Amino acid sequence: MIQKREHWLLASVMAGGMVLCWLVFLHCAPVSLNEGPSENYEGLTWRQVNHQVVLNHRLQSKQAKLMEPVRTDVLTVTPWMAPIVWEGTFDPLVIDETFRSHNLTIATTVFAVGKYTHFLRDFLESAEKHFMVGLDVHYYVFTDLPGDVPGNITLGLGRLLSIVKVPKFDRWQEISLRRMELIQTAIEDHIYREAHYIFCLDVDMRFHGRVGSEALGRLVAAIHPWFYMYPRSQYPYERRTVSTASVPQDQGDFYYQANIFGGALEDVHRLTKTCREHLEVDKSVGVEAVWQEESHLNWYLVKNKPTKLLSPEYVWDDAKRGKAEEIKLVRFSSVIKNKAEVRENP
Ligand SMILES: CC(=O)N[C@H]1[C@@H](OP(=O)(O)OP(=O)(O)OC[C@H]2O[C@@H](n3ccc(=O)[nH]c3=O)[C@H](O)[C@@H]2O)O[C@H](CO)[C@H](O)[C@@H]1O
Ligand SMILES: [Mn+2]
Repeated sequence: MIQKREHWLLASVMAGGMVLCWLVFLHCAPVSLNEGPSENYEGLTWRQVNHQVVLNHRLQSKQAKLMEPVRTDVLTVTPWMAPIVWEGTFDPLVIDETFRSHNLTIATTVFAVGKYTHFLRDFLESAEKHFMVGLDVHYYVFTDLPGDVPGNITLGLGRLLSIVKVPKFDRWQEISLRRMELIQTAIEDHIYREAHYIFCLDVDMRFHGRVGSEALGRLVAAIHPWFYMYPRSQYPYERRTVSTASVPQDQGDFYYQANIFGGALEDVHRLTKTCREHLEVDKSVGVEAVWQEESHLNWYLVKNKPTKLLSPEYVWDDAKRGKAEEIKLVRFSSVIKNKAEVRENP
């Protein structure tokens, strides 16, 4: 009888211990959405995302017809089989349903240094209407003037805003290009724990239409609205071979604008780290690439092909007048700014 009780006690203690260990494990382990192993960078464990499409509900989605392409006027897939996202190429209901169940957090970096804090209100208010609606978004506002970040913007459920204090550099070029370094460091310091994906955006922009889960992918870049009709020899890549961003005339696929890029934390970390290193090498020999970090971004994407491309709908420019038949919907666009007024130097 006594023996039986001891066995029972021992079994209970062991079971309790196992439950405790399991709870501790659940608490400490990063949220893993993928069945595959998570990779590490100097001790950082990236949150993995499973891209398998599983629909939980019966959706009344339109049937895709193999012999009826949705867009015949534009390229919708690259030669390396990455989709190019255009209006009409995705069903918002299906794609939202696919991503919703993963409880994703999208880190969103936006720099507002000096007078660029003026752009924050419109940027944030329009983002709340159109950017990753239904997903958790964590904005990181990098600024030298925390007091100028508008405090009374209502954020939706699951949406957060943190301020990251950064120094102000003398020249606008330096402010712009140093973003690579500051984003890299912020990912290593804390963002890697706090999100599954990251998007890095310019602040002198406004959302006008949906930018949602259709834009998520491992490495995502947007095609510049001013150059997509030109041959690559005319893209404004850095051409001087003295720069690490140099791209020869006969290389390159698309010219991407640096106003929006993103992807999985791990991939964007590698991108920002490489660009930062190259920017430093250039600086040590007294060279600044023609379009600063955008030139380095383009060099990187010539070598490391993006897994998803956003059409110019995702990075339009208010200064671009005239009808572009292929643009059915402007989603995100640069506002017209008085450069002399907002920038530190000409
Ligand atoms: C049309 C055009 O010329 N576009 C180029 C110009 O973009 P932009 O005219 O879009 O550059 P920008 O003045 O918006 O600067 C880029 C971003 O850096 C931040 N910022 C910049 C300056 C400042 O004082 N405070 C601040 O916060 C802010 O988030 C801003 O959105 O320069 C970029 C890189 O340098 C790219 O080469 C662009 O292709
Ligand atoms: Mn800009």
